[in-house]
Amino acid sequence: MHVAHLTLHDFRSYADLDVALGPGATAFIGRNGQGKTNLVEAIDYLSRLGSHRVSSDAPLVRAGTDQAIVRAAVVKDGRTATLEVELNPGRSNRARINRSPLPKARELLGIVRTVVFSPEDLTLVKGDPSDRRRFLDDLLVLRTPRLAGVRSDYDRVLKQRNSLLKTAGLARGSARDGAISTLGVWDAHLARTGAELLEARLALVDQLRPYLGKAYETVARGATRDDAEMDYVASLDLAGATDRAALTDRLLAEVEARRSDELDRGISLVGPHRDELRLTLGSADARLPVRGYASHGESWSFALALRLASYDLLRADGDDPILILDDVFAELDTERRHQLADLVSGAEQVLVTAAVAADVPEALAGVRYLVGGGEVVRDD
Ligand SMILES: Nc1ncnc2c1ncn2[C@@H]1O[C@H](COP(=O)(O)OP(=O)(O)OP(=O)(O)O)[C@@H](O)[C@H]1O
Repeated sequence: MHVAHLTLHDFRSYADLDVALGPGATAFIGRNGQGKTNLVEAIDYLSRLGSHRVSSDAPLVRAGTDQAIVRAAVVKDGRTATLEVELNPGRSNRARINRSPLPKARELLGIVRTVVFSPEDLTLVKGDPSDRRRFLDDLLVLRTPRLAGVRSDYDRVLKQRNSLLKTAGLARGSARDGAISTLGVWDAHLARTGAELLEARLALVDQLRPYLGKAYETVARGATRDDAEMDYVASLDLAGATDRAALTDRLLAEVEARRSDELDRGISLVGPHRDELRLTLGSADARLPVRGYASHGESWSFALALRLASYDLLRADGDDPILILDDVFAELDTERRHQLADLVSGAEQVLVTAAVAADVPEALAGVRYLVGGGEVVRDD
């Protein structure tokens, strides 16, 4: 798949922008703060209806305006569709395909698939467990857009349940009994939506694992494919359960077992919101967590390997995702720059941003645009 044309209106620093793009490699070159990332962020937005840099839409709308528009002509299997999303912070976003409005913007998910490599990726390995959970869930939604609904249902249930736990924990007598009996309904919702998310995450980690080993071997000097490992560590003993029905039962049983703890603390202690994707490095007899132990270079290699593994998995699904390499080459030494460039140069579309042209490896020297002063000009 590739984006053939991108139009922005009041998105980030761009009042109006029109850029023609093509398959192969395209590099956006410009000094810091000129709007290179803003441009690729807009394409990524079409893929996930979110940004890899911020968690809300407000910063994506040009300061002083209240609506942004991202429109792209997307070519997939030789057919072109025009996708458009209208960002309305504080109100519902709207989406259109070939000018026809979609009932919900969320229905746009899954059409454009991107994999973004960026300096922020270091948080995948060094950040909190929530960063790794988000990594898994974003990939899940790219592959199975329906799971966006499951994830937001789960978040909603969690919020309601937490507020009920707080109320029940503070109440006494019949008020407490009443709150606890209502809790039963939310336990069931939590177990049902939680199990669906958990089932999908467990399957994803199993599918991703072989790609991770291979990717780490490629990006880390002297590594073998057994060095990098990932394991899903649930907040409860799953007792070998992997399917939804068994996971629902496990979640319900654990929620009951921890009832008094939850009431004391006023929060939900069991469920996929407490799980961790454990990343480790080393040989079978000496395995260490990446977080807190790995060197800077190893951490970077691991983060790159996670992205490459996602790319390979999406590719194995049968559709070549758009690759976005945002400011990553400046972080890598020459050998790894070339390695990464060689690995991705066969992708249908690779979009690269860099402050200086010399940072872009030869293998990705395709079309070049200069970004500066609010303009994006082709450099022929
Ligand atoms: N909502 C917004 N409204 C107006 N300007 C914005 C908005 N969001 C970001 N900007 C501006 O966009 C610029 C940042 O652009 P961007 O992040 O694309 O830079 P870049 O070219 O990728 O730079 P670097 O090489 O440093 O990563 C900043 O000058 C910032 O002030």
